[in-house]
Amino acid sequence: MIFHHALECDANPVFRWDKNLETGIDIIDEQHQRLVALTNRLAHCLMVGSPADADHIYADLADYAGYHFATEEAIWEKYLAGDAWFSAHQREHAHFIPSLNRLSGRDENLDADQAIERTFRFLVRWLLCHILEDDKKLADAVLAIQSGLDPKAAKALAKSRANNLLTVFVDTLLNMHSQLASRTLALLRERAQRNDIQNKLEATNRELVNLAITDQLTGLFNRRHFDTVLQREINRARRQRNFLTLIYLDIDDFKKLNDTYGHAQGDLALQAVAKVITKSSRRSADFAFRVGGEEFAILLANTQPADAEIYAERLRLAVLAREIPNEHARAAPLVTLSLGVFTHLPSAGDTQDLFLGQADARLYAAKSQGRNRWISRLP
Ligand SMILES: Nc1nc2c(ncn2[C@@H]2O[C@H](COP(=O)(O)OP(=O)(O)OP(=O)(O)O)[C@@H](O)[C@H]2O)c(=O)[nH]1
Repeated sequence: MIFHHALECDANPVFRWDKNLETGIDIIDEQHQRLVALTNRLAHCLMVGSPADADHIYADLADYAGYHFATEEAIWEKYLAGDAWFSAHQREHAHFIPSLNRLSGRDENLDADQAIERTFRFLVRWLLCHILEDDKKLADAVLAIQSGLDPKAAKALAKSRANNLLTVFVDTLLNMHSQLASRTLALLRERAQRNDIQNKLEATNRELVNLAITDQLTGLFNRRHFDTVLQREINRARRQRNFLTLIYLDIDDFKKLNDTYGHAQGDLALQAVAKVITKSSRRSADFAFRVGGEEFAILLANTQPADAEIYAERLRLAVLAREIPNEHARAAPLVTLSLGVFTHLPSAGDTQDLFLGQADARLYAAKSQGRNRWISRLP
């Protein structure tokens, strides 16, 4: 007879009822199934419930075990009073509740998972061994007496049946194992799906982060990211005692380009310049940013002052070589750049403002000296 217990954990029990556990005495089998259901409920609660809920289930389990032992002992006593099997069984029962109480107490030496494992090892082992080794043997004897055998013959029969106990044990454990194996597979599948979702989430996060630090028109880093990276690179250069170069650059007479060819052409020119800058930055330690309308910033890490000047000149020439028309510009009828190049070995107390101010002053000097040039030293 099956005892129904409508609980969520019954759908996915830790300890699944097995036919081998049936003794053939209905009332005992029902009660055993109730004990297994309570064990599963406890497992579920220990994993996902509150300690107070778990304490309640421990108490229910102890109560129910006491009630069940009394039921069982009344049956055994009726047929086997005074028998050694009966008294040994009573002793077994008497040990259970104190052991369970010890397990329900908190143990400082175990973490939560270890404590749960310890409880389950005990309960599953106890129920399996007790039912398979003892209850079934006593039930066999009782059933044999009920069918007319005298107690001695009934015990002998029960004992001979118990000879195949090892096979029953192995069979029961294999059944339990195959249930667990299929649940493990389901968990592995779930974990793979979770990993997949996790990867997608991480990719989306990365995209969001990129979006937050990217200038949409040119694809370079934006002003917000410039502030972060500048401070970081100053700190790094100071720690590593390296030069850091900040180049501020601005398209010359960009207003005239917009006015002459329209805003859309202006945007294309910004994109073309950004592309040249990207191509010119060959090292991963170089960073390029669009920091304003037609203003860009470039950070070169660990670069000698003379190399920074070579870089600036190459960039100026590369933009010039693109021959983007800007017919009313003052330096040439093309898109040209003015660049302020500041290379410095940062020391303690050197701030972002020092770099920004010095690079800007050099850019301003390049503009006032005629545009289409770079300046790295102020008079
Ligand atoms: N097409 C376009 N134009 C922009 C954008 N952002 C700013 N600008 C324009 O860039 C121009 C910058 O002009 P100014 O600051 O006067 O400088 P300039 O004309 O480049 O002159 P100098 O810097 O002195 O050589 C303005 O006309 C802005 O409207 C943008 O995203 N797209």
